[in-house]
Amino acid sequence: MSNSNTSASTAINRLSNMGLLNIEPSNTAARSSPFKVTVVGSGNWGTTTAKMVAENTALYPELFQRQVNMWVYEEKINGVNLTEIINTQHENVKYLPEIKLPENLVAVPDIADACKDSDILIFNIPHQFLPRICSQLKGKVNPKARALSCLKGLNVTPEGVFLLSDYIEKELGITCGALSGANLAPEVAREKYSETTIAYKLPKDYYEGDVNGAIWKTLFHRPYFHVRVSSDVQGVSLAGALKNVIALAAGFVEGKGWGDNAKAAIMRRGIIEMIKFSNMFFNESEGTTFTQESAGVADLITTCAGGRNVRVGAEMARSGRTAAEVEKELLNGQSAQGVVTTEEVHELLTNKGLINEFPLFEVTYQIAFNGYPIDDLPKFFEHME
Ligand SMILES: NC(=O)C1=CN([C@@H]2O[C@H](COP(=O)(O)OP(=O)(O)OC[C@H]3O[C@@H](n4cnc5c(N)ncnc54)[C@H](O)[C@@H]3O)[C@@H](O)[C@H]2O)C=CC1
Ligand SMILES: O=C(CO)COP(=O)(O)O
Repeated sequence: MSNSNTSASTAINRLSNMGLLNIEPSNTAARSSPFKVTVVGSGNWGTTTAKMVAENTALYPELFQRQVNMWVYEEKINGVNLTEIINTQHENVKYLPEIKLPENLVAVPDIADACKDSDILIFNIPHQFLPRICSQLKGKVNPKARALSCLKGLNVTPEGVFLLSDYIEKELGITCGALSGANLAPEVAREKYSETTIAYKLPKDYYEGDVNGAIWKTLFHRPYFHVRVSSDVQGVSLAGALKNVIALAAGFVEGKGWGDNAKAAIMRRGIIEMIKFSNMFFNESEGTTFTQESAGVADLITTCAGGRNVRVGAEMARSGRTAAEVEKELLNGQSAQGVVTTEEVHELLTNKGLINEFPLFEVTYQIAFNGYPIDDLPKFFEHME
């Protein structure tokens, strides 16, 4: 066993002894070289996760290469490339302003260069861009790389509904888990305490020294960002995607000034529909993920309180403007994923003839896309029951 292998084991054991791992330490002894890590995406959450990961790669040189690449969809800010600004000022002035980024986090504009030879790929972009990104990466990633999707969204096709992590697996031929939790990026970036859930299943070709739950936890866990590891990739992914639809609806009632009882009613109905949807379409998802994990009810609560989706919904209700108009005005290039997911869920439920089974998902779609009056929302529920 080499020295670096010994220290890799030691690092994991140290975390475990400190109570920072809620899973068995294992599997670092056989690794011959540290993992190279790339984050694909540099938005509000993409940059925040890259910051945390870079903080940890600097802490655990036995396990991870110090430099973390962050792929940036290049754009000009006052005539200067965003990548250049990030690499010189160590700040993502557009998507995560006023947050100092670690110097070992390097912005890379070419996606294939950013991912070349990486052992660990962390996907973190608005989900509508995933097909294009995967097509750019096809055949260009390390076939032994392991991936994690931090995206919150679904892949709906005429054939049905699929997880984004499954899409990444299928398109790139690499195993992919999911990270999701009550994680408003502006709070996490300011190192305010929160929890998250990482779901990962060991692949069939798992080998000694491979990425596992302990490695994911070591890569993400910070004193202010506590990771719980799970194997429920379906539940974690679905909870993250569907709560964005509920948050949009919560925004509608907030914008109408109906108060906290109305918002609580939306959230109660919301979690029921989220679980029902998951049971109907993904039979391996676990109910406890929705009730006990950060990815479940905790994320629903935080997003309905202070996320972008609730803000967009509220402003739509106040101004009568469309989601696209409000998003453009409020979010400065960021994405309210609930708008896209609402439409995708409606498309799926229409195809399957199941609209009546999900009154909250459906009324959210009708308000957002068809001008259904928010004032009639209670009536809609009575009519659908
Ligand atoms: N922001 C947050 O608080 C959280 C977000 N998430 C999820 O993380 C995922 C990523 O969200 P954010 O990082 O916040 O992104 P964001 O909402 O800040 O989106 C902006 C990003 O999209 C990129 N972009 C714009 N046009 C593009 C194109 N044509 N192709 C590729 N990229 C393009 C921009 O360069 C920028 O990096 C989403 O699924 C979101 O739901 C999850 C937890 C927290
Ligand atoms: O997913 C999130 C918090 O966990 C962020 O929600 P918003 O996209 O609504 O800001």
